[in-house]
This record gives sequence, C-alpha cells and structure tokens, in this order.
Amino acid sequence: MFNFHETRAGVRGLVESGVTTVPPLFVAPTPPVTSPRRFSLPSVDLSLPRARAAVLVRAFARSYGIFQVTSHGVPPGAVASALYAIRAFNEQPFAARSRFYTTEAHASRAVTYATVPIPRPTDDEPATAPLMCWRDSLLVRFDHRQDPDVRGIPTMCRDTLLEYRYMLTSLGWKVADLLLEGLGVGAERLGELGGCLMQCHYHPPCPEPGRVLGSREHTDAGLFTVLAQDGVGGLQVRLDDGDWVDVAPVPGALLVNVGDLLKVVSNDEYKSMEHRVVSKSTQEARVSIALFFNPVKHGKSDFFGPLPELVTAEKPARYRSLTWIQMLDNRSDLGHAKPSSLDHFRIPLN
Ligand SMILES: O=C(O)CCC(=O)C(=O)O
Ligand SMILES: [Fe+2]
Repeated sequence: MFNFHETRAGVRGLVESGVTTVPPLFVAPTPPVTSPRRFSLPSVDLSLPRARAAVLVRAFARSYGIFQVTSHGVPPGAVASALYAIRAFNEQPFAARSRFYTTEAHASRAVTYATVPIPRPTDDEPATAPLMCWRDSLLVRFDHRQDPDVRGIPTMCRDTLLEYRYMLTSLGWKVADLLLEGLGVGAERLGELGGCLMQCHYHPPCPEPGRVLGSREHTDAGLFTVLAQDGVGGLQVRLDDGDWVDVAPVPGALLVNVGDLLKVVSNDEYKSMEHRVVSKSTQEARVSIALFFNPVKHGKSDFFGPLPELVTAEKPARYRSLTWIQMLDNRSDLGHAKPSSLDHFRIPLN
C-alpha cells in the first residue's frame, strides 16, 4: 500500500499504466454479486405542496432510507458542471494532478485527494491490508476547524465546487425540514446543520470490473447525504432480503440518503440503507459527488440520542446517547463499513 500511495498516481495512474489485471490490494474479499431484479428508487417531486412532499419523504425515509428528489431547485447545469469539473481534474496529465495527491495516512487537511483506503472489518480478515476501492477521491471538509480553507481546492474546480456546495446547502435545508417534519418534530431540533463534507469520487474504468468495489458496502454516518452521479451507473443498494440491486442513474435527479445519526435521532423511525458502488465498465469512468450533512456540534459533550418526542412507553429509546466523535471512532474501529456499527449504541430490548 505504501508503494502504491508513493506513486501519487491513484487508480487512474494504474489504468494509464496499462494494467490488465487488478492488483491484489484492490481485489474485493468476495466478488460483488448483483441481483438481476429491477429496482426503482422512490422519488419525491419537491415542487409538490409542502405537506404532500413531507408525507412522501417520511414514507421513503421509513421504508428505504434512500430516495431521489426532482424539481429540487439546483439547476441541472450546476450539477453537470460539478461532475464535469471532477472528471476534468482527474483526467489531467499525471504531472498536474499528482501534486495534489495526499500520502499521509490520516491527513488532517481540509482538502485531500487520494485513493482512500477503507479498512476491512477487523473480524473479517484481521491480518490483511485495508481493501482499496477502485476510485480516487477529492475530499473537501467544509467544517474543518470551523474555518474552511477553500484555497486548498484545486483552482480548476474550485469555483464550480463552491457554487455547487452553495446550491446544495439550500437544498439541504429544505430536505432537513422535510425529514424533521416527517418525524413530527420542529425543524430546529437538530440545531445548526452547518458541517458538511464533500466527497468527489472518480471511478476509473477497470480491466476486471467484477473483482473490485468502487465503494465498499456501508451506511453513511451523518444526518443525511445528497448524492449526484453521472449516467454511468454502479451505485447499488442492499434490499432487506440481502439482494444487491442497481440504482439506475436518473438524469437531473439527486439522491438523498439517511445517515446513521439521523436513524439514531429518529429512534429507528428512519432507516439508513446500506449501499455500495460496483464497477460497470472496462471503458468508461464514473463520477459522483456525495455531500454529507453532518452535525455542526461535534464536541465531547455534544450528545445525540433519540429525540424525547419519539420515545414512548410503547417505543422506548433504542439507542443510548452518543457524540459524533464516538460514532466515527466506533465506525473506524469496526472498519468503517460495518453495517451493524450502530449495534454498539443500541439499547437491548427486554
Ligand atoms: O459514488 C457513489 O455513488 C456513492 C458514494 C458513497 O456512497 C459515499 O461517498 O458515501
Ligand atoms: Fe455512502
């Protein structure tokens, strides 16, 4: 892994060097199997009357924890430009992009660009190196030390990404309102929603697509995520019966994904759905941008737990209180991707 990072070339560099087989570091522990079942993501038209939109958001956050939104107010051009900017950044010649490559294991910068290693769950194969996903990611932490230093964003995509983030912040407020209204609680209940992390993923084409993961299975950690993807495809969700199904890209739509923290706060009224990305193409690269809406309060004494309004005699609290840091630490102890990472905080039912 060390040598791989030292090349500063990312997965894109491997592909450019002409690899015809996937290096062991990237081979998925078990080849991802896709169910042939067709699955269409539920959709909410945000131009519907607010009360109607809230009913739909509630229904889909409860049944799946993931849905798409249309008429969301973000101009299609802004989404397309952001996706294009990420593609262009990653497709620059090696010399231009490699100077941004971040080699430190736990880089604490506001902006990083790397093939991020995602550790395997420790109980899986403790002795093996982390599984690397077939992607290179530009990460921008807008809540970094409360003082986002956007100068770290590569100039060629800076303005476009800042514009996109600005548009998405308004959408984020709208979505947060609807999600909270769907729980029957006031929009102010989560406090400020300021923290956000932008993960811009570039999934290069793969010589052996069936052997890698573009993103290994996981649930998102925060309150919710808004995801934009291009038309290539590869995103999958795991249905209740365990089948992995494709989420076909819909032009113009954005995806909303409930995160673990909102699941906790909702006292299990909402789900956080497991998802992953598989590689679909030997020819085409895929680009996606995930904007994570995380709590702005992440100090040692900022506790989150099921909202008291949602705790009743019939439905006692399902989780003990936790801080954002505890949540993230627990996830990384388990290897980030462990879908049951919330079990650690769960109060057993008598
Ligand atoms: O690339 C995608 O479509 C999904 C990315 C994702 O799930 C994530 O960044 O958490
Ligand atoms: Fe995700």
